[in-house]
Amino acid sequence: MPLASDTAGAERSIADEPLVIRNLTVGFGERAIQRDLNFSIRRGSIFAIMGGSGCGKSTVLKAMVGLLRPLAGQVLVNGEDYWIASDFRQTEMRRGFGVLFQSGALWSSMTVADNVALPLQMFTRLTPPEIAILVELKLSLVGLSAASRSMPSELSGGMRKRAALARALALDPGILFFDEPSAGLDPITSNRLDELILELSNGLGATVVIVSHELPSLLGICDDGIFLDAESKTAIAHGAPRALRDHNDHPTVRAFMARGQNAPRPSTAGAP
Ligand SMILES: Nc1ncnc2c1ncn2[C@@H]1O[C@H](COP(=O)(O)OP(=O)(O)OP(=O)(O)O)[C@@H](O)[C@H]1O
Repeated sequence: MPLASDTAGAERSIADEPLVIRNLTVGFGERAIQRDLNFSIRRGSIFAIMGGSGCGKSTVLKAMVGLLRPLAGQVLVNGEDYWIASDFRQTEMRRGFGVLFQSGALWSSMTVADNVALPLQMFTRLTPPEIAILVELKLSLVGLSAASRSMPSELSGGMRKRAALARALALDPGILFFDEPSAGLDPITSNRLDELILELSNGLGATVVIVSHELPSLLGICDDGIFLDAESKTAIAHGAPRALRDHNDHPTVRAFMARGQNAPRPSTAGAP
């Protein structure tokens, strides 16, 4: 098996690391936002992209999912360099991604079920009855079977996120990307969404990449990660959020991890 990276001397294969980021610099025009990023994402892990507001987390995520061409460096998807691949190969690689952005935008004029069916209609040759079965399956995975005929405007914020998640899961992606999944949700609904992400990771074996500054989420579900710094415009720490909280001495990391340290994690009782 070819090597995807050589981290701390350990030989890891492409099968172990579906995403490898090498010397990645992202930005807009001449302006670099983050430079020289190097990290690998282990299969099945829940990987956090951390850092203060405006440090470039979403920009890095966009380069990883194929929405923003990097200024330099590589995004290796199962060993293949995404940004030099043909349009056909890029489309194929993106089919392996499930992406849930902050807005979780659903088509407002379509029912929840039709929103989830859309990627299946666009990217597969499945028949309508087959698609209906899969849509039901995806909605039941996120606990939304009862809302399949609802319009997005009839759903709560948490339900809309779950519907968008069902749509992101439609094509059975191997890698799920979340940009601030908890944005706009109350702490209990946010906690429920975290549990759902954990269940998906454990149950489906999906690799998950999360951009977030919600400490309870980061500490509760992520087992690896990277910490980006706005000032030095690069990564200043690597590791699980809990390990960074307990063992990292960089003042910026410490300040980030110390926020709300005494705040209890809410219970999920009464979750929607
Ligand atoms: N389309 C764009 N054109 C130019 N600059 C942009 C664009 N999008 C973002 N930026 C700038 O890039 C920087 C990083 O933004 P980004 O949204 O990636 O940060 P972030 O860490 O995700 O922030 P937050 O946590 O507040 O969402 C910011 O200075 C932002 O103004």
